[in-house]
Amino acid sequence: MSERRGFLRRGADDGPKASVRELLPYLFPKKGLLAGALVLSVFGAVTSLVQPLLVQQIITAVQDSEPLTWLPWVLVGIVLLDGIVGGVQHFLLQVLGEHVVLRTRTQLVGRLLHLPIAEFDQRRTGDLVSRVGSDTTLLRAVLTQGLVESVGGLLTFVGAIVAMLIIDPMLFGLTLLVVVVAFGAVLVVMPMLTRATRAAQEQVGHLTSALERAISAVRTVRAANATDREIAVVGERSTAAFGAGVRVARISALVVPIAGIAVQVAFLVVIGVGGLRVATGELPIASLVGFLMFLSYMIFPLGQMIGAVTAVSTALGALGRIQEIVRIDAEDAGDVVDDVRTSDAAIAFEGVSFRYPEAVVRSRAAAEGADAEAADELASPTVLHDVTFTVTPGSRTAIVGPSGAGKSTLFALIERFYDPTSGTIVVDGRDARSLERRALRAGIGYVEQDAPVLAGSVRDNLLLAAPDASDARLLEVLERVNLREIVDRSADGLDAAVGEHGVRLSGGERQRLAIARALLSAPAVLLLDESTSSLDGRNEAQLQAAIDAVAVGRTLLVIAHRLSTVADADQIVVLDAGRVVATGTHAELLESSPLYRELATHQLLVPADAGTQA
Ligand SMILES: Nc1ncnc2c1ncn2[C@@H]1O[C@H](COP(=O)(O)OP(=O)(O)OP(=O)(O)O)[C@@H](O)[C@H]1O
Repeated sequence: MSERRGFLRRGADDGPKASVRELLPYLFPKKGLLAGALVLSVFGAVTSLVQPLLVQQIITAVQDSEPLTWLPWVLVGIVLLDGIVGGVQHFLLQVLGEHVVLRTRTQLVGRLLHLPIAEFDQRRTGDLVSRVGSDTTLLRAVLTQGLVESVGGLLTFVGAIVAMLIIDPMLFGLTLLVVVVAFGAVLVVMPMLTRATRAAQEQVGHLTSALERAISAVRTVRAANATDREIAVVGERSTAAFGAGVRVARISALVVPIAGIAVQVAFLVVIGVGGLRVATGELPIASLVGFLMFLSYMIFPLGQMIGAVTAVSTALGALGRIQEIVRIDAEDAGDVVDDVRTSDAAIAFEGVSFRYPEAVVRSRAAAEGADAEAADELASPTVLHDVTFTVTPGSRTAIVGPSGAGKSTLFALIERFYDPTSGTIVVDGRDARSLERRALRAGIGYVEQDAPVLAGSVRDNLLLAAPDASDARLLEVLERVNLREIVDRSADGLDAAVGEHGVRLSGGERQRLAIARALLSAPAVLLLDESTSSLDGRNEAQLQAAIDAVAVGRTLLVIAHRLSTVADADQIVVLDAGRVVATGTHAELLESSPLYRELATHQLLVPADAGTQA
């Protein structure tokens, strides 16, 4: 928890950081593949180092007019073998890289979907998506861009150095000087690259968030004639991402000339000084050729190592963003403290007060434009005050109240998306906090007001809560909520697509499909957040029939917006500004509660004339 707060408090430049030690466990998902790639890398190093030795022998043999025999053929064979080994190694590394991405994505998604609901309240979907989609791919580059080759490369590097030292220590000393200066300069640039990459990935996150916002609300955006403005917003994010990408390019571009100049200078020095020594007879020509070959074998792995360091720096930026999510504690499973029924209530609120977690409120305020300091100062208001009511098993309870009264928050607490700040929620006679969250949720069906339908087919939506249900059972529940027509009207039947958030269905159909889903899992308690969208008479009757079907033999809690729902309720709880101000039946409350009377009149909970009479 403290770690998480640390992340939330970070300043603009103080982004999530990862260390190389944290990176290593991510790189070794398949030890066999890695070992294979390493062996091939070492093998490649040996075949490389043998080549200059053979060339030297061939030159010496030609100089001495000796027969070449099998030497050239061995050289050709080794060059071919080198190529084949390189190809296989490349393949293994690519596959290994894909494994790294797969495992990181699996781990990240596994944690992401288990995060406490409060975390989703304060994060942007697009940014989370980009961490899974884009940041993970940067880890792959560590393996595919040189790290493993560097191991064999190191061998070649050391072998080449030893050979060069033996051939001509003075020439080697000069070469080393050039290389050390260049490599040192590259190392200085690396931390800058890590920072720039992290900033670039954050910009990609902002871009994805902006795009996700525009796409998910495309109808509203289109209807408000705001398409061009949204394009401009996404365009701004794209430009920012471009700018951040260019900064990365600028820094990594420093590496290329430094390395390039170093190579050229090293070769020029060796050719110049070495040529002089050949001319004066101090160095045989075969040794100079051998030295030059070894120099290239020393420089090539150096390039690989610089590539590896660059890739690691880039990956550390991305890993910081991945770990920011992985380090957040997942929603705990909930402790099974006792299994003792303490009452007969199906659901009971006993003196429940609740404030949303402060960080959530702060980030909402920040998203709405308040500056960070002002947002910080905002204390989280108490949303529910000492709420007490009891729902007996098998009864129907309607919850009514003005907008913002805290009705949906009650449901969120029953589902344990959040826990009360004080007081107790009783589910099936037990303190909800003593129940395992999975078990608690298995006993409760929840039909949300908004987006109760997921993208996919009718079947996907129904199977969400009951994955083993047969087609016959699916059709039966659809029949019970009067939804057979949505499968009958499509040639795809149960596989008919419902569109993103169920856009191919009407508002009433969406709610009924969600009710059908709840019916399938046969929960003892059903929480139904009624759609506020006005329904025509036929749809209203169909929804009521669906609610009646679902109410049989179970406890029903409905956030009610309709006369039929409140009139049939055994109990109505009237909520105002987070407090229960009245409970009773429709008839009782029309008599006793002025707020209920007002709501009944304005929210069409009663026919207009009855409201006027009341
Ligand atoms: N995730 C959240 N984080 C912080 N505050 C929230 C969150 N959800 C709701 N609130 C606040 O809690 C209060 C009650 O909201 P809630 O959604 O429970 O009201 P409601 O009675 O269901 O309203 P409506 O009928 O308009 O849906 C509101 O002031 C709202 O701003």
